[in-house]
Amino acid sequence: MIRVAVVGAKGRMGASVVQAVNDASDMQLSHTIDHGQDPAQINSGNTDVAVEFTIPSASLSNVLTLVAHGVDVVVGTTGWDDDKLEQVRQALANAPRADQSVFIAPNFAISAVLADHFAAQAAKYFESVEVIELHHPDKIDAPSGTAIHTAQAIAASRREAGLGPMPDGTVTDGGSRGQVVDGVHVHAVRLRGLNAHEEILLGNAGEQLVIRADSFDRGSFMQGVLLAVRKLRDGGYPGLNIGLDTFLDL
Ligand SMILES: NC(=O)c1ccc[n+]([C@@H]2O[C@H](COP(=O)([O-])OP(=O)(O)OC[C@H]3O[C@@H](n4cnc5c(N)ncnc54)[C@H](O)[C@@H]3O)[C@@H](O)[C@H]2O)c1
Ligand SMILES: O=C(O)C1=N[C@H](C(=O)O)CCC1
Repeated sequence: MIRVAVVGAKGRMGASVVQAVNDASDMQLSHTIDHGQDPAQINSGNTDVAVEFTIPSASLSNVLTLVAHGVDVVVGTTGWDDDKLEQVRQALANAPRADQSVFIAPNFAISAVLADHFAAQAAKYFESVEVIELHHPDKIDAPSGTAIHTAQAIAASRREAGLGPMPDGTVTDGGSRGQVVDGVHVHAVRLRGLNAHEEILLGNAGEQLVIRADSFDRGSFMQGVLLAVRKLRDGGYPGLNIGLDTFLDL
């Protein structure tokens, strides 16, 4: 049995993970903790893998504590930047176990992972690319971690293909052109009734390609979360790995 702890267990995602772990025949819940409880109670003596879904301002500290206590960590919380990722790499370099793993995914839904992958493939064939992400209005961060990841992948693909900046004659902008991530405009919609959705619009003169991924409920993320838990428990992914595509043959 894989002993799994859930950090952020009272949240929307954490509660879904608790249920998914309880439903999995090869896993047992070791700990569930939330705000105000010490993550240091989770350690290699009682837990194999911790799953962390909290808030961007708390996630790094939780992950560093878990790594220091010898636990592999699957992270779904957003808000990671290069500086935070480097702190995780440093912690792993000094971790109690030599082969310890942290796995971070901005999105565990296969539809979103594939949309991201296809967008990066397509981006070099189009003059213009923009990203629209649409989420429930209780989400605290914008743009979404997924959209930032998608924009970065699009930008890398365009750079590799030697493409320059996209055409844009905008002279006045009161904010309606969205946030520019690595040269790619990202627009965020918050609407009651939505869950997690992303559209990538790619345009050339006279043609358009739209790639869209929809997560209608949080169950869509659970297969990816459990896959990551099993992969980390089996070993073979030491250090920091990012993105569910790590485990897929894309
Ligand atoms: N990777 C993915 O596939 C995916 C999918 C959905 C959401 N997310 C991300 O996961 C995160 C959580 O989303 P949510 O909708 O579950 O949010 P939520 O607000 O419903 O849940 C967050 C939980 O974390 C708890 N928390 C806050 N600080 C904490 C701390 N220091 N220690 C322990 N727990 C703490 C809160 O009390 C709350 O229960 C967000 O960053 C969101 O963007 C990622
Ligand atoms: O509901 C959320 O919050 C989500 N957050 C992630 C993101 O910011 O990309 C993944 C999708 C759902």
